[in-house]
Amino acid sequence: MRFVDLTGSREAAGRSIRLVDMARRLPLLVRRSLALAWRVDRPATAGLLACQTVAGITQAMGLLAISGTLTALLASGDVLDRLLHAWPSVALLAGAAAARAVMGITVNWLSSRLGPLMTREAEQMLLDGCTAVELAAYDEPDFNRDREAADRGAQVTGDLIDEGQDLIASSASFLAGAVVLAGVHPVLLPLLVAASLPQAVSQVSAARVRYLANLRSNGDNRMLAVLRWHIYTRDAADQIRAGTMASFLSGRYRRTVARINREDRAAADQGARFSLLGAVCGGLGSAIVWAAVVWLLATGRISVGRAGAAVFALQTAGQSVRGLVAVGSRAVRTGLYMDDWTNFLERTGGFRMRRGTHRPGPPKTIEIASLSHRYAGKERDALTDVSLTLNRGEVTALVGFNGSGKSTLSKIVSGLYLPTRGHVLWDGTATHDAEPHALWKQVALVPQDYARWPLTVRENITLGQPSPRGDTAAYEACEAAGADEVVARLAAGLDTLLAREWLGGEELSGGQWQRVALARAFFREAGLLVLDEPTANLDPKAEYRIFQRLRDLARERVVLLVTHRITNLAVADRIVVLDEGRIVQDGTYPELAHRPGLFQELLSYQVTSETAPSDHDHSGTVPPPRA
Ligand SMILES: Nc1ncnc2c1ncn2[C@@H]1O[C@H](COP(=O)(O)OP(=O)(O)OP(=O)(O)O)[C@@H](O)[C@H]1O
Repeated sequence: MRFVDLTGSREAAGRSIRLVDMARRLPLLVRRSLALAWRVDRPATAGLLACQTVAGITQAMGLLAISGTLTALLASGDVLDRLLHAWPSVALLAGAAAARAVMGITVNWLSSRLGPLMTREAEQMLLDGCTAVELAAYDEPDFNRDREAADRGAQVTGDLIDEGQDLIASSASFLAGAVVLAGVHPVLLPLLVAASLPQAVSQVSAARVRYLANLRSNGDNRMLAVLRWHIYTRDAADQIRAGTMASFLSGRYRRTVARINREDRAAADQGARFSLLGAVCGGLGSAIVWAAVVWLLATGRISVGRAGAAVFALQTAGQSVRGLVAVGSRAVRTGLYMDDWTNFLERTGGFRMRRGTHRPGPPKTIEIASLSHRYAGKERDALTDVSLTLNRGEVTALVGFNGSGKSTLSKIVSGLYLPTRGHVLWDGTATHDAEPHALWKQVALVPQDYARWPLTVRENITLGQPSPRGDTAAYEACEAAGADEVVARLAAGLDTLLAREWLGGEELSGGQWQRVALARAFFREAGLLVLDEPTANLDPKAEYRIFQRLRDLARERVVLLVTHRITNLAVADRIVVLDEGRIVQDGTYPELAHRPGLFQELLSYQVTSETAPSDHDHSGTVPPPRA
């Protein structure tokens, strides 16, 4: 099992990294990192830029001062004269060195302040992007893969500020070296650049190989994250033990790690080969440059003093070219990760909720008109040509076998999914024309897998949206859901933290959690109440209490109940039977119970299982096989 990039578009982008791309992309990257830095901390960014400019200038001045000092000292004539000529340059050199040191410290301080802020901001933007997409996005493999890559992009965003600073510093010292070299003799600078080219190419190639290797391991890294989550969190800890799954899971983890290691090793080997080749060519290039200096000196084209300055400038410029290329290739690689992040933020546009502006109130009727729905990548419809009207004051129950489409229909009615065909009309307005958040204000949903938020009981009930009536409303909801008994037993009442992992946190039983989830729905002043298997974990007394309460709640609401328990259906005004995504029956309990069809079949299974004789009694009725 592996997650794969089906489109291969990022692989193609990675393969296209060349030296020219790097040169083209670097200014863009610096601009991009500065823009993000500006967004998170303007004074620090402005300070950083100012310091960097001053540092660049002082670096150039320092180099020029060294060149001046060497020229003066190595010139012919009286030693005292030479020293007198050299001292202004020495003073400039000392001043520039001091200024550079101060600037360097300031730049480090500001970058280390900005880097983490940028990473946090990038993460925040990613989170905001994720909450603004259609729920359907999560069914798209591309979306999930890109989100993962974007997360990595967000993590490295902060690195770009350091890399940007290194780039600016290397460029400044290269410029200073270039000015000195060009002053000594015009042939030296082009020679130096040509000699540095092989190393530049090899560094960029190595960076490309590393990025591609990482890209290929992207799916495996996702798998590791999923496995890690299951292995070390509490959720499945009991099942891992009881199911003796530990060695199976760690075996899978090990195999996945081995695949990543193979990719990494291959990339490291290939990168080393590139670097070796680059170093050999670079060494030859340097020998040619040094030979040129000797030749210029030997043929009297430059003086000893100028040759000394050239030696120093060559050292500096050579180092900065190598630095430029090294940090440049790192920045380009970081930039590619950042591209994943920006592309994802833009790509959420593909899934970003673009619905209407109508703000619905509590619905009187919800009409489902010729609705069909197919999940992304599926070959069959989950729902086909479903038409149904739900009314305020009525409890409508959806029943059917597993996979018949009940939960899908309840999510479409709640506006969580938009149907692929047909409409869901809330008092005449289609869900895709409604402002989604305004619509969801009118939805109270208890899904099959309700969230167990690691928050206080109060926050678990109010979902961070307290009522103007304060805790009274929360206590009323608890009473309606039977959660009052749960809260009464907790040491800190509504303030109790429902997360055992944290100090002072409490753990609830499955049924107690379900009561809290129900209280959550009852607390919400919403016009549509959707309950998907709401009492699966409840004891009979708690279940009875919920269904008693449901009738009162339904007076003011549209209620949609998904259940497998036929006994719960007594509360429903109307029962809709789904089979393989289609409505096959619709009516009241007595009507359906006396009509041959799927409902009778479901009823017979339930009645049989509820009245089934013990294992020792073989006279029991065997449920009728499904036609
Ligand atoms: N997010 C999804 N992506 C793809 N297919 C899905 C998704 N959710 C459900 N399905 C498919 O849609 C069909 C209907 O599923 P649904 O959950 O609506 O059934 P259900 O009647 O609620 O089942 P159950 O009684 O088991 O809860 C199933 O075939 C299921 O595999």
